Amino acid sequence: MRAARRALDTNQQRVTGQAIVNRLSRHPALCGAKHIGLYWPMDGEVDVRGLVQRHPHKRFYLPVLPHAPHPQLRFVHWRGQALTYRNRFQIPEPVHGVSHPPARLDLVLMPLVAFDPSGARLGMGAGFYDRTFWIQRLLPGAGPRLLGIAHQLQCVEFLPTDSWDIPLHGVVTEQHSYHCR
Ligand SMILES: Nc1nc2c(c(=O)[nH]1)N(C=O)[C@@H](CNc1ccc(C(=O)N[C@@H](CCC(=O)O)C(=O)O)cc1)CN2
Ligand SMILES: Nc1ncnc2c1ncn2[C@@H]1O[C@H](COP(=O)(O)OP(=O)(O)OP(=O)(O)O)[C@@H](O)[C@H]1O
Repeated sequence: MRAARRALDTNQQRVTGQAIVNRLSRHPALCGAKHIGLYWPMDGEVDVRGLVQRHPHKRFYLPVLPHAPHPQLRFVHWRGQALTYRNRFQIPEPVHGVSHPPARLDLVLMPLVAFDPSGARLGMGAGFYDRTFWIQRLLPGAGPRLLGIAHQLQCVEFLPTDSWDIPLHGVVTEQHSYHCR
């Protein structure tokens, strides 16, 4: 899946990113949200950073990697500006900026490697998002709505899950909006 999404050319990437930004802009989960977790795309992930210019009255946050002993991602306010600092995976992070408690975000747009229509998510394998939103396993209604963002080619029929995997509420691709729970 990672090779397949990396193989998409710049134009396909741009068209998909714009289609998903348009789809999201009409999505009830985004319309009702003020504080939104975003991500800086890498490795062929869909680029939905255009949302920041499109929705100037909403607040967007980027994930910042935790340092031991903290297990959770931090979400730091980002206004769409260029960033110079890169983390150990070479992903840009806003170093100055206010963080927002993850549980109090309204919506988190989550990168993923593969998903299935029931809302199972395969990530990069570090468990960052699962550890950050683990409370949803105990209290399924708690915390932000979690929406996966993906190319349609990342959809598989069935993904096996582990006990710690947090299911997605939905997934948005350039072709569909999946409602999962
Ligand atoms: N854009 C984006 N940001 C994100 C994530 C993500 O999946 N996408 N994450 C989601 O959790 C967190 C970062 N997690 C990551 C986990 C592994 C690798 C990675 O590149 N792993 C390499 C091995 C690198 C190494 O060991 O040094 C690999 O698998 O090839 C990158 C990000 C937070 N930010
Ligand atoms: N709530 C948790 N508490 C402690 N460890 C956890 C928790 N959730 C996940 N982990 C650990 O994280 C590891 C990676 O999880 P997994 O393979 O599901 O990551 P992923 O969802 O693909 O990655 P990511 O969210 O970083 O993209 C697991 O081996 C598990 O031990």
